[in-house]
Amino acid sequence: MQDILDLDRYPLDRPGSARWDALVARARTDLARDGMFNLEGFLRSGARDAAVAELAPRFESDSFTHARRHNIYFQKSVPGLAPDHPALRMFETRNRTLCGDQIGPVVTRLYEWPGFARFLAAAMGKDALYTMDDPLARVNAMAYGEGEALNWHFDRSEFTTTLLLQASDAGGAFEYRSDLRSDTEPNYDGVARLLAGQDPDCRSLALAPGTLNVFRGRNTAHRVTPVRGEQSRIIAVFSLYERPGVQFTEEERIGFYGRAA
Ligand SMILES: O=C(O)CCC(=O)C(=O)O
Ligand SMILES: [Fe+2]
Repeated sequence: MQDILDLDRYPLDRPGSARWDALVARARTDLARDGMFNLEGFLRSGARDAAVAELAPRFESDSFTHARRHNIYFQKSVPGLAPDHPALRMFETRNRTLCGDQIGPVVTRLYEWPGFARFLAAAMGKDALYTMDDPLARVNAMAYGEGEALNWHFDRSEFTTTLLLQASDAGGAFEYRSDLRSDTEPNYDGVARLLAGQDPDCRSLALAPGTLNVFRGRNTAHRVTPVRGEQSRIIAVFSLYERPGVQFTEEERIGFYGRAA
């Protein structure tokens, strides 16, 4: 993996070594403080260029355009919440997705490398993490062109792992508010405050290409602001679970990707 990852800086290939332990400890400290950690320069620049070259033409010809109006929950209604509650404010999202069966060898090699899952599990305080068996959902790439965005949402999974492959010229910022809710407290008024642009704890992150970003997406509200300019923002999104063999249902695949197989 040395050819694609900077393992001198981030020794994911040496689990149990003092430097590996120190990296895990740093990730955990950052997660506890910010709800996220970043490894800048994780993917080498040559591998980044190769990954973009693999993906860019397929975004033009084969990608699924995800375009919809939605609320932060991606749900039509929320039990116990009035339809006009400001936490249910509607937003527009539009971007393009490539699925696991359309993604080239650079990104796929990283996803399937056991050292990656092992490090993420240790950082997240899990015994182990496993890649998905779902050929579409396991790893995705998303492109955001001029005017495209991913609006406010919470993720379904506890945490989300992304790798920025290409930054946009302008816009395309990752904005987030960690710990906005918990698994037991939905904090609808806090959600409404954030959506009204009145949450002082909302942060903006300008990711550099090659950065691995891991955040607690289930309870961190987040969005990608509209991209401006010629160059698309391209990001890979990896899905790992605490049990092996996870797959989406056919209905979920159609909802997310417009196809079941
Ligand atoms: O593009 C990003 O940085 C975030 C992606 C994201 O939030 C998601 O895939 O759920
Ligand atoms: Fe997300």
